[in-house]
Amino acid sequence: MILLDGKKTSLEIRQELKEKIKAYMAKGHRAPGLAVILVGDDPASQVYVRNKEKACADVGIVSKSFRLSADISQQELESLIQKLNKESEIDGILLQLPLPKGLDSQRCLELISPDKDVDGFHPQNVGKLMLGLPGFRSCTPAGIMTLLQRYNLDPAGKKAVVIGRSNIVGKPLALLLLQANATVTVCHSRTKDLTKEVLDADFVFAAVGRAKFVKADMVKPGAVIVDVGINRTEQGLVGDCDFEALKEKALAITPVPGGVGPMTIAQLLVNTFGAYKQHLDL
Ligand SMILES: Nc1nc(=O)c2c([nH]1)NC[C@@H]1CN(c3ccc(C(=O)N[C@@H](CCC(=O)O)C(=O)O)cc3)C=[N+]21
Repeated sequence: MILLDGKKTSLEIRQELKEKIKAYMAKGHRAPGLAVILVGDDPASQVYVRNKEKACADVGIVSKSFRLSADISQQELESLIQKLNKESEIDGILLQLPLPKGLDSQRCLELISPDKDVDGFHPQNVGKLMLGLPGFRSCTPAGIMTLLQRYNLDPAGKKAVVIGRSNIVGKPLALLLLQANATVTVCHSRTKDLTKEVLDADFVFAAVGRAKFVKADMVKPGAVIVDVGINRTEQGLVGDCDFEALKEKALAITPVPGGVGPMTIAQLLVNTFGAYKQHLDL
């Protein structure tokens, strides 16, 4: 079994990025800048935001964090986004999701200038993904594709099953897999015979949000398994796949933690550097 080590791969990507940013700075350019907006005090979101800040500092991206109280008004949040859209040293804006109740996240995401939308959530970037045009790709799906590439696991011509159809993971991942020439099936809560679909797959992507949902008897021996789940249970952090049982059967599998999560953060840095290069060229 090949362990798809997202931690190690993300550190390699970060190292490469660090060198590239250093080279830009040596030419006298400013540092790349990322604004991170966190509303409320969800503990998981706080961990993610702290990890993102650390990762930025490590590669030489200046991160500016805005921690806002959960009772902030829609208007105040929108004003902050509009202000950040205009700031020339801010290349990327990340609005940590989910937002507390009462705030309209879709409206906020649509307000972020598409050239600063390093999360790839703006309808313009989603549309570009759909059309196969260059644009920001959402971080988790893009990070997964990079991880597969680095292990020379090419889904072209293979059957890929994505379990989950969210706008931030399932749907964009299905599009990236299609672009990579996989034969893609998207499964969800209304899928009639999930086991039948998954048993057929050469590549399985689990983004369901339920601990150990994918069991060993659901997958074909020799399948590649990518676990996008992060479930906090009494046994600690657990993915959507039953790793212990699946590792015997899989050709390759991602661990949780240390798999897709760190790749998501690495992709955010890559996207921010991409925004930075575009902004310098303008
Ligand atoms: N606007 C926005 N963009 C996001 O990219 C975004 C978001 N909102 N909201 C929440 C999800 C989740 N997400 C993760 C990032 C890193 C890890 C990560 O580093 N995980 C570590 C473990 C960290 C831990 O201990 O919890 C690992 O898997 O090894 C996990 C999850 C980004 N998200």
